[in-house]
Amino acid sequence: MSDTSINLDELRQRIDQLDSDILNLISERASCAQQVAHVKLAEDEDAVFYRPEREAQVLRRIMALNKGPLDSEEMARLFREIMSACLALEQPVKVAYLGPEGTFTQQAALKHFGESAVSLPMAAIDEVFREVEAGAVHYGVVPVENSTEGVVNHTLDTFMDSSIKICGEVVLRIHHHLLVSETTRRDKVSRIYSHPQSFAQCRKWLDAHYPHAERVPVSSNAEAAKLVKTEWHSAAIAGDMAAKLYGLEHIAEKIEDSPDNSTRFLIIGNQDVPMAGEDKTSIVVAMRNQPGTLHALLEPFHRHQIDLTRLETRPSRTGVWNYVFFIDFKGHRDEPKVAAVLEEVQLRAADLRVLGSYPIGVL
Ligand SMILES: C=C(O[C@@H]1C=C(C(=O)O)C=C[C@H]1O)C(=O)O
Repeated sequence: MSDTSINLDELRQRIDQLDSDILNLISERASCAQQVAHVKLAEDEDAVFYRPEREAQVLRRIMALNKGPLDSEEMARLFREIMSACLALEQPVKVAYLGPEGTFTQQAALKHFGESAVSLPMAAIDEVFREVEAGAVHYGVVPVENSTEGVVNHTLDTFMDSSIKICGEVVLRIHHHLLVSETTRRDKVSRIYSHPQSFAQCRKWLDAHYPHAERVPVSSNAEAAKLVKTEWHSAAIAGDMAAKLYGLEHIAEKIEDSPDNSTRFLIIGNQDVPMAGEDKTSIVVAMRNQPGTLHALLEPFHRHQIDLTRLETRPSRTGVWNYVFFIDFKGHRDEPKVAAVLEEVQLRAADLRVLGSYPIGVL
């Protein structure tokens, strides 16, 4: 008993000493980041302090150096918050996201920029684009594809009418819960609210557990969570943020049908991002409707051994070209082999626009 208490005291003294060291080191790091901001300002009075490629490099380096016992993702998450706080000293990043508050898109925004970012909910995807275009915020966050449900067409379509750039990506594991308020009669749930995508992602579970409950689609999971606050016979399917925001209780957790259900979000902005080392490029290409079109488009990627990560076809909205392809691939537009492919595709296409080269999501 006494042995353990001596050890405990010693260990706590050691922890106190380490905490003081960590505190001093974080403060020193924050001063360095402040100096970086002054250097940037001296070079350009409209300087953007946030640097996506540098942040990706910092996080990747930390993950590579980490020897445990904390796992590398956990360690990167801590450094994510340190960077976010350092940056906020000079200028908190302002981020518009597809709202309302409590959506997975807000969770994605905070995962990417850290909790010191100022996040502003928008009512629709095109409003997020407009806020960024107008310079009212630094960046926007919009969902683009889900591993179960596929592409968010509205986001892709909005790119066709916009000059906005992709500056980053973030992937979020999506866990859905069945939530009720404290006044809900749990045995009398006859109505369930959620976003159509979430219903689709939990369909088998709902068929097995609530085959007779009415499924009411609403504009977001957070909206669903808000509605059940006042209805004693209703439940909502939503994530942790919405549950916390509206003080709801869990009837069942992680009810998504696919265990690795995840959604990819894009960070949009007005900035061309330099190479980080592990990058992706997104392009949109319009092709004429001729035999062999798809082969002509993809052949240069194959020849230069560039890894395609996504290919989506959307109907063209101008009616002039029949196909519009959204293509994501590994590499940065400043790399010679990527530049060569882009040049070749340009010659074969009716129109080509590079939406952006950006660091592959780290966290
Ligand atoms: C300090 C810098 O500015 C910002 C803060 C960073 C940090 O705290 O490490 C990294 C990139 C920028 O978002 C920098 O560009 O190095």
